[in-house]
Amino acid sequence: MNTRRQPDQALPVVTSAVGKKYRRGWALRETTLVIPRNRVVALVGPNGAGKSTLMGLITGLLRPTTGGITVFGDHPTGKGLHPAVSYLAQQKPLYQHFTVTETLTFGARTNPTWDQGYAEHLVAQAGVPMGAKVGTLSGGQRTRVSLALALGKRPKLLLLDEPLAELDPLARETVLRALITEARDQHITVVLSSHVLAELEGVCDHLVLLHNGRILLAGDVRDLSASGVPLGQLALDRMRAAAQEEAA
Ligand SMILES: Nc1ncnc2c1ncn2[C@@H]1O[C@H](COP(=O)(O)OP(=O)(O)OP(=O)(O)O)[C@@H](O)[C@H]1O
Repeated sequence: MNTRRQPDQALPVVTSAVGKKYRRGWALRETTLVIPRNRVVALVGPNGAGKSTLMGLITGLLRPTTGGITVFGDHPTGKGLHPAVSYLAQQKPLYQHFTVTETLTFGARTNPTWDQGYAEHLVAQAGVPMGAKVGTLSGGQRTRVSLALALGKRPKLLLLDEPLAELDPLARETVLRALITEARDQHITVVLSSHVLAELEGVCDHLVLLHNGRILLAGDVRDLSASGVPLGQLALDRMRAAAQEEAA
């Protein structure tokens, strides 16, 4: 099976002063951001920083209050995901009583670009039995099935909202390694959100640090690390400074 593909030319995500206000206030403000092609992007920030809101705007599930956003050159319509985007929300969208086979059949039925051979290959690689019911799988196995569902669509952009949250350290490493290999081989841009930068530091090559609805740090990890200050320390320093500014 030839699973290699060429990267697209349009940028995965460009936002221009995009903002989102809920009744309680601003979740995201004046966010201007470019997510480059073929990167593994860590979207990091504490609880309530605006990570899920940003993902919601990219998917089109949320409408911006201000500013604009394009995804592969198109404005999200709110009428379903861009065909080149897969999104795995915090609550993984799996039916507990479905078998893995039925789960993939569901993926095939709902995605015109579905690649059944590739999805089965990913499940087999994870060592998950096709006949097993989703409800009987471990957290790590469920994550791998969710990823097969997300990748089976053959996306160019994969958004994963805290995909590692329920996994133990060993499962985290295994899942991350498998994911990064696929992303690099298939030229997929991946955006992974997490509270913890350390969790993604070794695997991401691009960082977006959000705090209280604002971007504190964004860019290529190599550029951000050029000063010699470890990335984790840099992020912590920026967050402390922002918290002090807000308190003043
Ligand atoms: N549907 C909503 N209605 C009202 N406020 C919301 C809604 N969704 C999010 N918010 C608020 O917007 C802010 C940003 O929330 P968001 O979920 O985007 O943050 P997050 O960084 O993903 O947080 P977490 O890490 O806890 O998931 C928070 O203050 C949150 O309470």
